[in-house]
Amino acid sequence: MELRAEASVRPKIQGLARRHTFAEFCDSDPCRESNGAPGGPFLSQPEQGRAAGADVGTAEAGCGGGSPSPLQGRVQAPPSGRLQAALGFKGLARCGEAALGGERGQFGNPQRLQEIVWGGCGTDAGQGRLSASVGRSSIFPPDLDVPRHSREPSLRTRVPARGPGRRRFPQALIVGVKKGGTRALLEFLRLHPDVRALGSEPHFFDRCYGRGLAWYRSLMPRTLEGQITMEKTPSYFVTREVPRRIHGMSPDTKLIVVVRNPVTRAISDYAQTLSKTPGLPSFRALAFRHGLGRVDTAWSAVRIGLYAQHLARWLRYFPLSHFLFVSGERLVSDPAGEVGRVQDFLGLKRVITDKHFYFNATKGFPCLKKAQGGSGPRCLGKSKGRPHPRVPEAVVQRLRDFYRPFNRKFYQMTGQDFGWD
Ligand SMILES: Nc1ncnc2c1ncn2[C@@H]1O[C@H](COP(=O)(O)OS(=O)(=O)O)[C@@H](OP(=O)(O)O)[C@H]1O
Repeated sequence: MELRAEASVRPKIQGLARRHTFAEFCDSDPCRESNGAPGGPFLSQPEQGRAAGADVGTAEAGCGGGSPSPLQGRVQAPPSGRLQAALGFKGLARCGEAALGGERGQFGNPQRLQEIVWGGCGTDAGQGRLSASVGRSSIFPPDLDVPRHSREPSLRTRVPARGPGRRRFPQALIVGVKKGGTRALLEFLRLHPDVRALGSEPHFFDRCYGRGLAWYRSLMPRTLEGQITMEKTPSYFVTREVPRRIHGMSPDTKLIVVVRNPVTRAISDYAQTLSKTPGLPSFRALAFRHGLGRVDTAWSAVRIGLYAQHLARWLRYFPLSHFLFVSGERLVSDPAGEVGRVQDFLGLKRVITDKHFYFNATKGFPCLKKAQGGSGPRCLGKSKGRPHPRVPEAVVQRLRDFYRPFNRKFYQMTGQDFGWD
């Protein structure tokens, strides 16, 4: 039996009655999934057919996904080749390809690619460089809106000067949570003519902060006056330094958090790692210390679900009014409704409506009738909506009990009941 803790969600779009159990729709090039290539990570139906059965890896496991590996805190020895893959090294290589394909204007040069993917962002060595250079980068340039070439010759060659509009800092960020449905939300929002979003996850505020704000802005798509710049990096929500850093960029930043039943989220997180590491210990072995003893909150797949704790850190920097909490479950059962709330929150006209979605019975998820830049119907790739491994009911129940007080606290803090208990 496939475990889906959110199975009770009542479908609102027609035909949304069952979840898929296999990934028939594949993204043979996982990089397309996070790169903002034409059509973003969505695959047209013919493409899905062609790609069926291909490698499961995703760019988001390396430069995407981004949250600490589900093994963090449990694996002391240097990772084996296979484990390295699970930890995202392969993903980083793929991410490189993604960047090449998706942001050719900026990343068409392999050297540049190397810098972005490996150069201090997301690697241990990089973390060292990062902390060493934080002092430098934390000096916010006096006016980042003056033409960058007057200040930063090194960036001049990277960013073509042509094209309408300007590159701006994001006014809104999807900061989490990993496996919450962040990719779906971003791709849905990209349908809006007043939203321009970076396709890949830049991981600036967690891994790449040492590169400086000007570098970050140089990654952004150009926008015209009135358009909103966005990016999504799900690991932001759980990374200690991120709220302060985002506040440093702009205290007005709007923050979107897609949350999902933490039990299902943890299993989804585990499923992602398992897809790349077949020999992984069982979910149960990783989630509990001894048998069904203490829940292991050092395991990131468990820790990420302590939403109340993470939110408490953010609230030291941002008032609650700056947040929108999107239900990952409703994003599946009623995508137009949830995206409607997001459009309101962003001050946008409700352009994305029911008319944009259809339920794809094979995928088991809502898909777009026509994705941004594409011509036909598109679903997310096969790493979105994976079958989950079988997890014993006792394990699920034990985790539900564990999360209950944290969930209640989270409902209290946000004023929203997500119905997970
Ligand atoms: N429309 C649509 N299509 C496919 N998948 C959808 C969709 N809407 C939400 N979801 C759910 O998104 C889950 C993946 O979440 P994220 O995109 O946040 O993952 S990641 O952190 O970026 O890796 C993914 O989790 P799994 O089902 O566990 O794979 C999906 O349940």
